[in-house]
Amino acid sequence: MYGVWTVEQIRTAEDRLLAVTPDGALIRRAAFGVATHALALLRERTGGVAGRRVVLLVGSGNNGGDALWAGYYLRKRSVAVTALLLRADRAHPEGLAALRRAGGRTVEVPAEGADAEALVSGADLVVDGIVGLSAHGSLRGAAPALVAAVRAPVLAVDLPSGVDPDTGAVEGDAVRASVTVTFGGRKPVHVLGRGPARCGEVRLVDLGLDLPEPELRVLEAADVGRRWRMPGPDDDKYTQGVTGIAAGSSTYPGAAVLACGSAVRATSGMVRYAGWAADEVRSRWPEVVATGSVEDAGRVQAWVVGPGLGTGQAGRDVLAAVFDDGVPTCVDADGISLLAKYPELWDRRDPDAAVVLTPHDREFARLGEPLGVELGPDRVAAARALAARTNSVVLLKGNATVVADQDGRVLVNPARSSWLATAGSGDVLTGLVGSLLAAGEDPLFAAACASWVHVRAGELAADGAPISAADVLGTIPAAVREAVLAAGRRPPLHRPEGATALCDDEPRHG
Ligand SMILES: NC(=O)C1=CN([C@@H]2O[C@H](COP(=O)(O)OP(=O)(O)OC[C@H]3O[C@@H](n4cnc5c(N)ncnc54)[C@H](OP(=O)(O)O)[C@@H]3O)[C@@H](O)[C@H]2O)[C@@H](O)CC1
Ligand SMILES: [K+]
Repeated sequence: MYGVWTVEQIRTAEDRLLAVTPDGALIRRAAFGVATHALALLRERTGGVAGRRVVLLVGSGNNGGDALWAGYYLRKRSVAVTALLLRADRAHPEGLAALRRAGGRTVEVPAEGADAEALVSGADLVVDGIVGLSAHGSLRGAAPALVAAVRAPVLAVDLPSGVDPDTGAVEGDAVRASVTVTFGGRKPVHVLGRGPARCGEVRLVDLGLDLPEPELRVLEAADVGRRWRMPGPDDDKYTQGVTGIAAGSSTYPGAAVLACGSAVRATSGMVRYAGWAADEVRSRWPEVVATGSVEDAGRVQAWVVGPGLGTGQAGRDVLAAVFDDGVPTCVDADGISLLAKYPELWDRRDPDAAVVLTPHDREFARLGEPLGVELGPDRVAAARALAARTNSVVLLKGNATVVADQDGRVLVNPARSSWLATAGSGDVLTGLVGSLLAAGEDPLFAAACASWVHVRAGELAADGAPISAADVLGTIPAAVREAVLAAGRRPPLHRPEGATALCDDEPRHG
């Protein structure tokens, strides 16, 4: 798990450190980190460093200063460095002097007697020092044309210019980097919105900042693996948590089949289905105990309700019956629309039973509007507000999945690809959340671990080509195994002497 700090948190910590550090020491520490990563990239892409052409795009603040000082260190390694000064009148004076001293070339943009775009397109590596933490809005002036002329890999200093530092939003022209070198701690731009896609690989240079509790946290494989419920020698199919799925209809049986399938694949307990698609579920997943109604389903430790349910009276009655059961519940898709349409359903909820809501943007707006919660560019604030307002965990889907608890904790799962933007993908996610709730997981972590496995299973299934939601079901066990192994745990093999071994991924139902 790693932390993510807001720009304000980072600035406060930097200011405190600046006050007790010799003048210019911090910027040189940051720049030395940039130069180290630039040299590694050059070596990797061109096989060497001496004589390679690096172009620095230099803006008006300390971000440009970092780039200029990095140019100074690169000159020390005989790299041919040209700095394009986008605001020559405001370029960082000490950085500029250092680069010139070391034999670097500086060109004012618009360039006199030099074609700035040709310099950019002829570079082996471009360093983006246009703007950093003080950025607002997209690229301006000469910057968009220069960025469009880039043919080489880009190393972004702190963040790719044109991307909003606190939300990862991209509203116009912005840099697309291969590597982003950041300082002190990761910021929201590195994990939220379109940020991750623009940052490329994020590398952290330690500045020795004294940081407070992070605003956001990101789960990694080992965090998921440490928490994943694995059956012990005394477990049977009931003790591991029974997941109930109330989803699907005669019009949308597929939602039920997918949600059941993901619950079956995610845990080794038991899955019960209640609804109008019992025949379809039984024929695809014989291990699921399928009945026609929630009341007939038998005991479960958590419910999933909503996918493919419809938003009419019949769906309303299903959601009411689920809430009456008083167990942790994941409400998804039509379930969320039903809550928006029939707000009195909230009264049926047992306030002590956790609810996880998993909206996409339109469902969020539908549910949030009457509650006075708007979905603006700050998705973290929006998810937090809805979680607090509904006393629930909110998993807001998007480029980065934001999971907010009513107590203010937020976990983010940055998307690494868009393969999961496929029909039925949400039904798979909801089954995962349900199975983790049934296993007794803390609802915030149930939602976040489910999201991690969902994304990883999607990546494994896609392997560079389009996939269907059903394909993702197939790779859930591999994603779980990866997490469990990353945590240094071995899947259990409790068997008496001489008994036949189970495969690690063989279902343990029955
Ligand atoms: N603090 C520290 O200890 C350390 C800081 N470090 C480094 O400092 C960086 C922050 O530097 P910073 O605060 O000087 O501002 P920076 O981001 O360079 O912006 C400069 C000016 O650009 C302008 N501008 C705004 N939007 C724009 C846009 N879209 N396109 C073009 N221009 C735009 C805006 O001026 P305006 O146009 O509003 O007059 C703004 O004031 C940080 O990211 C890190 O790299 C490291 O060295 C470690 C130690
Ligand atoms: K930058």
